[in-house]
Amino acid sequence: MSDDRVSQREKVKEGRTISDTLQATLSGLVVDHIDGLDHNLTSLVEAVKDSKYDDGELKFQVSAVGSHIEASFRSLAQEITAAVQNTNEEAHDDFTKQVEQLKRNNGDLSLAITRFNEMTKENSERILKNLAEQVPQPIPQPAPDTAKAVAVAEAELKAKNEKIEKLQAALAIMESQSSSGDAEYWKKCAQDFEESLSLQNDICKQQEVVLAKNENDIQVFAARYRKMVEELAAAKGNIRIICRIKPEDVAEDEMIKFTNTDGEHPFLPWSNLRATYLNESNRVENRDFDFQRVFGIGEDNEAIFSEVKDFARSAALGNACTIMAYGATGTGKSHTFLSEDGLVNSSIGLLFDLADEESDHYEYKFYLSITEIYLNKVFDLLQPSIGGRKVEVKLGGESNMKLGSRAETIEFIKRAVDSREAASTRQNNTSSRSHFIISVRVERKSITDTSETPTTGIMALLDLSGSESIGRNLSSANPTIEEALIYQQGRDINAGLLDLGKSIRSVATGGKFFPGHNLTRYLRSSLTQASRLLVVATVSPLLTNRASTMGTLRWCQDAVGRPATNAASRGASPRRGVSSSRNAHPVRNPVSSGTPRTPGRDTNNA
Ligand SMILES: Nc1ncnc2c1ncn2[C@@H]1O[C@H](COP(=O)(O)OP(=O)(O)OP(=O)(O)O)[C@@H](O)[C@H]1O
Repeated sequence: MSDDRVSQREKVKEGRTISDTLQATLSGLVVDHIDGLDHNLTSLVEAVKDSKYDDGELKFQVSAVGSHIEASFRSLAQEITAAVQNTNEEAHDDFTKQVEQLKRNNGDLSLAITRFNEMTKENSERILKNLAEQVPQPIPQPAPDTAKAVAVAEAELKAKNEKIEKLQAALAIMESQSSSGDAEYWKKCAQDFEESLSLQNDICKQQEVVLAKNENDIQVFAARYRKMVEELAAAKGNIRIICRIKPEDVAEDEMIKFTNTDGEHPFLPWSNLRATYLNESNRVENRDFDFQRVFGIGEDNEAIFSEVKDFARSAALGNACTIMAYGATGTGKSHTFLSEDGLVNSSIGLLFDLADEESDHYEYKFYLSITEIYLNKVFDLLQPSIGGRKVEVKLGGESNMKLGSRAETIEFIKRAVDSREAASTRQNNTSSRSHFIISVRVERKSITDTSETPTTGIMALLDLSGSESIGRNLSSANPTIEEALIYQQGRDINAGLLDLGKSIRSVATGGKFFPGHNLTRYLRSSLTQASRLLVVATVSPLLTNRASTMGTLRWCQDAVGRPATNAASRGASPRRGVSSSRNAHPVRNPVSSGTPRTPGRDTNNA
């Protein structure tokens, strides 16, 4: 092969190599170039978006950039084409120079675009500034509501003016009237009004005088009332005795017949009492008694309390008052005294009522003591029992409990009664054999008139035990312990009651007291000639109880110095259940609650 051919081949070979290298270089250049252009374009578009250019100027700038890019591409394409066609070294060098030039152009383009961006930014700021300078300053405008407000104010002013005008017109009318008859009329009205005012003032003053007088009258009436209570009590006597006959539902011939002393059916209220009965020898006996009042069937505790009321009042006014129930076991002492509506509750209620009624003028204080006298020993029932045993005290050593209310007082009494009953059970029914005493001390002080002397009254309520036949209790020479106890109790009771009966009778006539037994010693201070005593004799109409009934009635009559009289001679005994032709006035027994018997079955009152 010739040298030319070899060099030719070498050149072709080299040309190929150059071509390959060039191609790779070119494609890299193109890609870079395009990327750079693309980037520049994007920046341009962003800059345009944000700019505040005038449309025309913007279009011009964009199209300049676009033209530049287009030209750049075009020249690139030409150079590439030439580079590809030219395989020799010179071409290659030339091409490389072209590429280098292209790179510089590209750099220039970037600079141009950057500069463009800066320029556009500056422009936009400048334009904005110019614009801002050109914007005219706002001219102060009146507030939109001002006109309206002015209109409203004007309307109000107008209305006020109109009102003033009307008032002025009215004033003018009034002024014109004041000189006419109307003014006289109004003047008269004012005078009338003043007159009626002064009249009313006068009336008020008069009423004040009347009121003061009424208050004075009230005081006078209260004093008079107290005096009347005293007089009533005095009229009835300081010592009074009433009798309560227990209703029994048995045949009349099994009963003592109670009538008035004429032997007639008594009309309520009745006082003279005739007891007609068959004695143990089966003979008719009549006994006449003189009571203040006799209570038979149909007469309840309330009726009895009506007889006792003035005692409680009298105690509230500073007197010593004693109310005692005397009677055999089962005749109704507890029923009369300690029932819900009994004398104790009612009397205490009356005291508290009085304190309430007089609370504007008086201060009341109440003190309670509850005592039991059994076998001449004194027990304080307000003290709780110790070891099941009631507390024994010396006479005068009993508790004196200040009372707060009626309910509290009644509760204390209930507890004391229960303790009494408990002892009765243990001691073989000794309840009717002990004396049970409830005593209320009443202190009364005026809170309106300090010159009035305070008073202290006592209201003592006694449930006495009934006397028993001692001989009947002790049946043999060798009595059992129980019999001996009953005997001892009987003796003690009789001794106490004997002293008490004698003391009452003696004191009533100004005589001495018989303070042998604790019962009478206890009562010594409250049983004076000036003090009040009411004895309630409770009796059973059962014929089988005639001994105790007659004993009770006799004791009561003796105590007040009016012994029972044998009203009629003892007559022949009619056979029980057999009618008597001598039965002149057949009467029904007033204390029997049973069916009326035939006249012929009535006991003959000989
Ligand atoms: N006037 C009366 N009306 C209705 N029932 C009565 C009357 N009197 C007593 N009683 C009744 O007779 C019974 C015995 O009466 P009460 O307990 O009051 O007698 P007492 O005299 O207190 O007896 P003791 O001395 O044993 O305590 C009771 O059931 C009571 O309710």
